[in-house]
Amino acid sequence: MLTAASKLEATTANDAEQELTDGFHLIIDALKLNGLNTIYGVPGIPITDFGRMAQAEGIRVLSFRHEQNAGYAASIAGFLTKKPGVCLTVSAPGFLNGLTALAHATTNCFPMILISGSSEREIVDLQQGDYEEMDQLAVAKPLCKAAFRVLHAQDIGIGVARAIRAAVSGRPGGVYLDLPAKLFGQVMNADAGKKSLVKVIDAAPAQIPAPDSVKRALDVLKSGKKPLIILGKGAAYAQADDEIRTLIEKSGIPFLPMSMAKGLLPDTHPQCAGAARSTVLKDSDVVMLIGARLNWLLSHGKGKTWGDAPKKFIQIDIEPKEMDSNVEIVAPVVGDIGSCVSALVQGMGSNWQTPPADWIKTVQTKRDDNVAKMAPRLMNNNSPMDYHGALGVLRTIIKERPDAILVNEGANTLDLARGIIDMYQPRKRIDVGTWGIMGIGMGYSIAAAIETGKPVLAVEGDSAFGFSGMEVETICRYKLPVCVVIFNNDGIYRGTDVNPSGGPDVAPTVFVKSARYDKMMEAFGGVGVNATTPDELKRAVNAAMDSGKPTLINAVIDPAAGSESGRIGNLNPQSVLKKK
Ligand SMILES: CC(C)(COP(=O)(O)OP(=O)(O)OC[C@H]1O[C@@H](n2cnc3c(N)ncnc32)[C@H](O)[C@@H]1OP(=O)(O)O)[C@@H](O)C(=O)NCCC(=O)NCCSC=O
Repeated sequence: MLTAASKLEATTANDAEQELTDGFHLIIDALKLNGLNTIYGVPGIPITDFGRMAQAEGIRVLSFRHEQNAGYAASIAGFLTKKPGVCLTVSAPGFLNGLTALAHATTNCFPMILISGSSEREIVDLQQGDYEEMDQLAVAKPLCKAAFRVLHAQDIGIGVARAIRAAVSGRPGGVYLDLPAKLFGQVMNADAGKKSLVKVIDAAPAQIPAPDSVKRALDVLKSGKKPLIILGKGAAYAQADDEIRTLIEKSGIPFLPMSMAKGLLPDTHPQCAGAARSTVLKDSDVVMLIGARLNWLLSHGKGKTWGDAPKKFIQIDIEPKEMDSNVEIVAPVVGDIGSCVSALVQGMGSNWQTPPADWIKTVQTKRDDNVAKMAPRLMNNNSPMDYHGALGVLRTIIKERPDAILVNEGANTLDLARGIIDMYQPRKRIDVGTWGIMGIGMGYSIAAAIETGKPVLAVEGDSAFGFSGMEVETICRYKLPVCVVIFNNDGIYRGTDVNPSGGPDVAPTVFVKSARYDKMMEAFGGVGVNATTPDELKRAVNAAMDSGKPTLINAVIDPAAGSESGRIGNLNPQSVLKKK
């Protein structure tokens, strides 16, 4: 009979004979096997060692100062690459910090996987007060596209595969992967471990549209006397740039790019109707949406913005449930955008009739008028600067460096930069997206630099920057070619509001006067510049883009410049105050 001691010896001798692996390495191997070679995260219990081991095994592990920024980085990495961006966080509070970004990824249809360490199931389920105890899977579920928990090392391969497929197939989105602390240390035979890994084949299969739906769409498009094509960020995500360009040019139809679709075709393209937005929305009779949703950004497809003339909508989307979400879609085309657009181009044949000349003329005239009206305002050299003077400079810089990535957030800084700065290449403008979220700035900048290797220009309102400002240390630590320009007008919307009560506190929209954000960058070894005129701004941005050194430019904007973010209508509380 074996004693307990001899049993242990036998086990140990047996283990010594076979090669072992553990949860840590199986997760790393599963990610690498599927080409996920970058992790954005914040170290801590229980994932610190995992981060170290992942780095040792050749994964690029980028540590942030706050999980939300790491999450935004992962989300935009997903948008830029069509592979899930991976964010790694600790349990409960770290997980919750990352969750905003996961929900943001889901809302914006970006593929992302949030991997969080979690505490022991047995203790969590009995609510016995474990370290950072939380039922994270339950919390994540309503905020993402799919959520999985892996309890056993032999299931890691399947767990990671399911997460990848869920993130990128169909309409992409955020996926939560819960990894309890105990899993990391689970040991298993290395051979069996290797065999348990799954390389995901064809993670986002093409979804070919039904031929009938393509024909129906073309018939409706043909019937339009004033047709319009709207490109959304889904079209940019699809990386079907050549097909989309062919469709637009062959059709001769004016196109309106939504914010992150700018540059799919250059904003200076003769068919671009970006500068005639109101006219084309109001007066068009047939509208084809490509990877764009009829949400608040398009006034839900109805009301004053869309005028009185009856409209017919054609919609191309990978998600069938998107159809008729706000108004009737007379020609739904369901499939992936690349396949749908190719099918449409094919169906157009060789003798497609371009739209009536008077419609083209109307759009062009409105566009040229708006551009001409704007032009002189962009040339001023005022000090302190106004938005137009400062943005005029940045517009020229992007024209000269069209492959730079533009990150943009703020209120006025966002609304005005979107219109003023023309984009020339696809996926070069990344911004606040569907939620109009503030705080994406530094996370997006870091991921854009890492994923594309291109220089990044982040144009930030002073308020928006505050949400992720500490990440300038991350930018310096990794020596990233990021130039941050802060439009500093001392407050939210502007810096001149007063406390209506006469009390000692400043108004809720007002920040410290004449703050020097540039000093923050200097604190970490980057370049800081205080720019008070458009000429100074131009010199500083060009120097940053030439050198590739982390740079922060405090662009001093007149505190009285800027207006309430009227573009989001009655959501603005001050407009209510004024009405009283
Ligand atoms: C809902 C919107 C898509 C629509 O805004 P609009 O003001 O209706 O349209 P915009 O495209 O911004 O264009 C405004 C006007 O400028 C014109 N326009 C556009 N581009 C140009 C250029 N290059 N030159 C001249 N004029 C231009 C355009 O035709 C419109 O004029 P007309 O055609 O003459 O009308 C946008 O506001 C948006 O994306 N908002 C999101 C804001 C957000 O997320 N905020 C975060 C919250 S801020 C935190 O507080």
